[in-house]
Amino acid sequence: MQRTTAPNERDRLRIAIQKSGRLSEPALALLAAAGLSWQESRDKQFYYGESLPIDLLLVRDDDIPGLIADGVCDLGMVGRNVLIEQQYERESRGQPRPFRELRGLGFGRCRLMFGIPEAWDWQPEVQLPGKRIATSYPALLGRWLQQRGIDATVVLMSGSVELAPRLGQADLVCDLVSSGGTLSANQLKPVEVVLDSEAVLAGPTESFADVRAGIAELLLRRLDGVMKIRDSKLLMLQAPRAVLPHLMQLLPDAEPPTVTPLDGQPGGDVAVQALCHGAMTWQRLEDLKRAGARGLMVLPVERMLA
Ligand SMILES: Nc1ncnc2c1ncn2[C@@H]1O[C@H](COP(=O)(O)OP(=O)(O)OP(=O)(O)O)[C@@H](O)[C@H]1O
Ligand SMILES: O=P(O)(O)OC[C@H]1O[C@H](OP(=O)(O)OP(=O)(O)O)[C@H](O)[C@@H]1O
Ligand SMILES: [Mg+2]
Repeated sequence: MQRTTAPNERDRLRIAIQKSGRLSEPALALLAAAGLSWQESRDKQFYYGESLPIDLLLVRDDDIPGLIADGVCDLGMVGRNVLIEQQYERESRGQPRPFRELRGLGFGRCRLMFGIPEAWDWQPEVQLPGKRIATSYPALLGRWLQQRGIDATVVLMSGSVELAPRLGQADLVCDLVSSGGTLSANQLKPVEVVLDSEAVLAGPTESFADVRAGIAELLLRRLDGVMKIRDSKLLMLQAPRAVLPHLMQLLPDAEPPTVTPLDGQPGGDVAVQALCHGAMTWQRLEDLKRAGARGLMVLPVERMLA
């Protein structure tokens, strides 16, 4: 028998992701690593979840916070820059905050920064009053200016912001920066960070009151596991128990290790197993060997469930 649901209830979870852009491929890869699989619709706008009751809606990234606010989607993967911009914009219109960041996802890293002509010094309180600043993030920039009591003109542009000073439309910019290549190609230099951004998992401020609560919890647990093992390796070695404290000093990014006495060696040799989160280079292994470790092995971690 088919289950009947109230308009705002669903028995499947719906996640909005960017249809085409910088966040599309890494978002799909992360969800696939968490064990999701889909059947794609012909127009590639809706992916029906096969392995779990989780469907994907593929949209423009700017629409994702609004889709969550309207309850059309339950979760979304979007840049923090877009999420906070829309939150500030809603707040300035006196609307309550209908979405929140649940997790940083570790991809799409960039920074919203001021870019100024290469010849300028950076003295914002002195320089910015009366200047024209080109940006696609008027609410984020507006709040930054307001907090410092600076009165400047915000010139709204939806793309190619870095061109504005060359075209005479603005004196400086406030735009996303990653490598800094776009700024320097336009004779601008990055000077101050307004927001550190990455892709985030966003969800509603209120928790789900139906079956979606359990599905979302399972997904979050899996995503946490996937993100935790991204740069993780399992390090195995043997060593005299007495050198263990020194070995652990050489492994500041390791979780507390499992230490097991070696069979037939009551004198104190142990086997050590530790989850490490940094790069496990040859240099680090050689340092550990010099400190008394032997039989060193670095193993990839495939899955993790806390
Ligand atoms: N240079 C960059 N390096 C890394 N991440 C970036 C960079 N520029 C933008 N991003 C992040 O990627 C997100 C998506 O960028 P993209 O350029 O694909 O968006 P868009 O052009 O607005 O796409 P859409 O067509 O969906 O509206 C940005 O909101 C930001 O969080
Ligand atoms: O510091 P960089 O590594 O040069 O990256 C920064 C550029 O990347 C983004 O633009 P994108 O390439 O997405 O084009 P857009 O102007 O159409 O948004 C951003 O808006 C900057 O222009
Ligand atoms: Mg967009």
